[in-house]
Amino acid sequence: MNAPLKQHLIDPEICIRCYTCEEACPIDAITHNEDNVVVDAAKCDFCMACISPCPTGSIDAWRVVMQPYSLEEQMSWMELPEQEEIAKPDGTGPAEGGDVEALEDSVERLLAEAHAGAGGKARAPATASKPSINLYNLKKPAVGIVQGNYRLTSESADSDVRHIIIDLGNQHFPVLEGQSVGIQPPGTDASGNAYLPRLYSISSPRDGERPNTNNISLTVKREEQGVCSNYVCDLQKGDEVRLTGPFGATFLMPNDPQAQIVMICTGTGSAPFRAFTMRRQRLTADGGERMRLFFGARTSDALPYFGPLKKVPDTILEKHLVFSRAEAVEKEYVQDRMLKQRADLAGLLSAPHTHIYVCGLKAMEHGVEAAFEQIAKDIGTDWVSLRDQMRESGRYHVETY
Ligand SMILES: Cc1cc2nc3c(=O)[nH]c(=O)nc-3n(C[C@H](O)[C@H](O)[C@H](O)COP(=O)(O)OP(=O)(O)OC[C@H]3O[C@@H](n4cnc5c(N)ncnc54)[C@H](O)[C@@H]3O)c2cc1C
Repeated sequence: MNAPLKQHLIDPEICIRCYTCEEACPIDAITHNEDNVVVDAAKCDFCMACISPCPTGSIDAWRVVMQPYSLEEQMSWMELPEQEEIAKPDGTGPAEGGDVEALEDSVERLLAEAHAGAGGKARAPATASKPSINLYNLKKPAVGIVQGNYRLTSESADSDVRHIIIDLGNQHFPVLEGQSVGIQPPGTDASGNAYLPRLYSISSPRDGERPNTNNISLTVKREEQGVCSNYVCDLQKGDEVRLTGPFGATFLMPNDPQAQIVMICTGTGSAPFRAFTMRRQRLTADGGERMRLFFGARTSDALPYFGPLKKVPDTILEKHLVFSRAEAVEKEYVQDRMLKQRADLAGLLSAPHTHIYVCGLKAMEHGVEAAFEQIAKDIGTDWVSLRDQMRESGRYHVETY
């Protein structure tokens, strides 16, 4: 047989066929036969879960030689789809019926409401990069082309959450992790007015789904009878979509690899945290300080990015995935797990480089606050004054909707 080396995950020159990797392959892509074929390239989904147990370094060797993307990029929260060359949009003509002031007012109001849970005026981390905002508006939106639309929750889950990749062609659309875009659904409301855009967090890092691609991804949940979410979730590959923004100047990452980042989310609140994690992974070889993620869903089927997320190494991301309606595991909400981790979180609350981010449904705020109140007591502090102090120094952020 002897297929070209390029199609093999493992360098057969180095591999001593100890078969450790066979046990570790989560999708049974690694098989052996008398011709010493160690990987079925057609089946291998490049999750690279086989890397850590390889005792001979042969997979590493392959990666250096053949693999254009680093381990960290492969380990992102979504297997990165093929990036195809697609037709570039031919300009950004004005949208019909746009009202720039109404847009600005509505975005400011939405962001202020979303950030209200932090208890006061939101501030960016002191070391955050300077964001670009309001580059595109209703009169002059950016025009993106949908590159892919993938369901993230299982078919049997109640919720339909999607990963949507939007190519920005040659348009200048600089974004930072934690920012949002506006999407204006086509059509008009009952009074005949154009719809105002809804905000969606960007779930890709600043340099794109793959490094140096001019695209963004979104993580969107279909709302029953929701105008915009249904429009976005139904977008097909090749469709045009009008974007406003980018928006948001405070829910941003610190530019500090030593910063301790704690991320607490439910559902699509995971979107900015996917971007944060990928940014950290790409920025430094070792990913900087380990980040912590508390992520709640009803079941694992309904938790966006569940499979890929589990593959992110623990050295980069400490994961607390909790389920409130699962049958086989203890029923937990994020605040329950936070309390189980109270010694660790108490230490982090006392540390000057700790940044806390809460994102998702408004309903999660109460439980998270209550957990922090208890944890703050452990270090002899009043939560509200500590929270206000952290928020003032750009280290406590809430974005809930
Ligand atoms: C800063 C920020 C970031 C956000 N990021 C994300 C994100 O990353 N992902 C994400 O999915 N969402 C995100 N959102 C929420 C998003 O902006 C929209 O609010 C959401 O998609 C719902 O919009 P819609 O147009 O589909 O619903 P709308 O049409 O505005 O309806 C709102 C609600 O009313 C209900 N409704 C509407 N019409 C009817 C009717 N006739 N009868 C009964 N019920 C009805 C809908 O079910 C829906 O729940 C974010 C919001 C903010 C403020």
